[in-house]
Amino acid sequence: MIEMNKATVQYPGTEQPAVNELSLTFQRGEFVCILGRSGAGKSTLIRTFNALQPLTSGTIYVDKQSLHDMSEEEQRQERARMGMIFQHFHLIPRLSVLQNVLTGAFGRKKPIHNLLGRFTKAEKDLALQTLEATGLLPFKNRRVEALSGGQKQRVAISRALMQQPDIFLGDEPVASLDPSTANEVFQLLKQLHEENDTLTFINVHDVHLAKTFGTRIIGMKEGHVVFDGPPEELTDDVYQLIYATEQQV
Ligand SMILES: Nc1ncnc2c1ncn2[C@@H]1O[C@H](COP(=O)(O)OP(=O)(O)OP(=O)(O)O)[C@@H](O)[C@H]1O
Repeated sequence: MIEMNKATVQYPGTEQPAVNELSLTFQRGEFVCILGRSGAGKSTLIRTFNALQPLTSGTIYVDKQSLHDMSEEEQRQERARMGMIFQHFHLIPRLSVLQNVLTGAFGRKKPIHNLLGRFTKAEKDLALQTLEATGLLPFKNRRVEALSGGQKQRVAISRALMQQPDIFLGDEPVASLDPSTANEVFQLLKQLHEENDTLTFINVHDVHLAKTFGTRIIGMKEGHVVFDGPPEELTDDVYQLIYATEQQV
């Protein structure tokens, strides 16, 4: 489903690529947890999948198409197939839960309809369905600013589901949540992943969550992949390899 060939990202003014010649393939149904120290390149990697982050060299094909070679409009449409959630939720605090979720339909609509805030009955029905899926239906009219962190992330997940994504990208989605809420959010993500048969990528700092929920773990270090395998192969030695600092190696 995703095929990377020597994909590289080097930010201007930096000495080393943030993502360094990665050649990996990913299939529908995989729940990929990406581990690595801060600055290892996890965020940059998942942003290359929907071309939010341009490549410096190499290629990435999603279903044999290269988003990186498309026009901005084409990229916008393709991006609508990929739901994305973030550490800080990226919601509009003063709007209601339902209004926030409806903005997930924007990628598929004409910009003028977005400006006018017009939504079809089908879009509204879908928004309600996604809220049902994340358990937030009773909160649909509540302003987002009046929700807990875990609830906010569930709004963000509902909004991503509005896109009926084939690919789900989570950029440290539980980093702001307490351990028990983080576990609940992961359970929800895994359940939705299985129901919708998506390809899911989650950047996470918690190795326990990665091992519990991931079907495949990628360990990154300084732009390279130092581990790629099933959770049961993530031994203490591999853990050391991923997290050791230069001085410790
Ligand atoms: N816009 C940018 N300009 C320059 N360098 C950048 C930029 N964004 C990221 N970097 C650098 O690229 C490297 C990888 O960053 P990235 O955010 O992908 O890492 P990460 O593993 O997601 O880290 P974290 O866990 O802290 O989010 C880091 O060295 C970072 O400083």
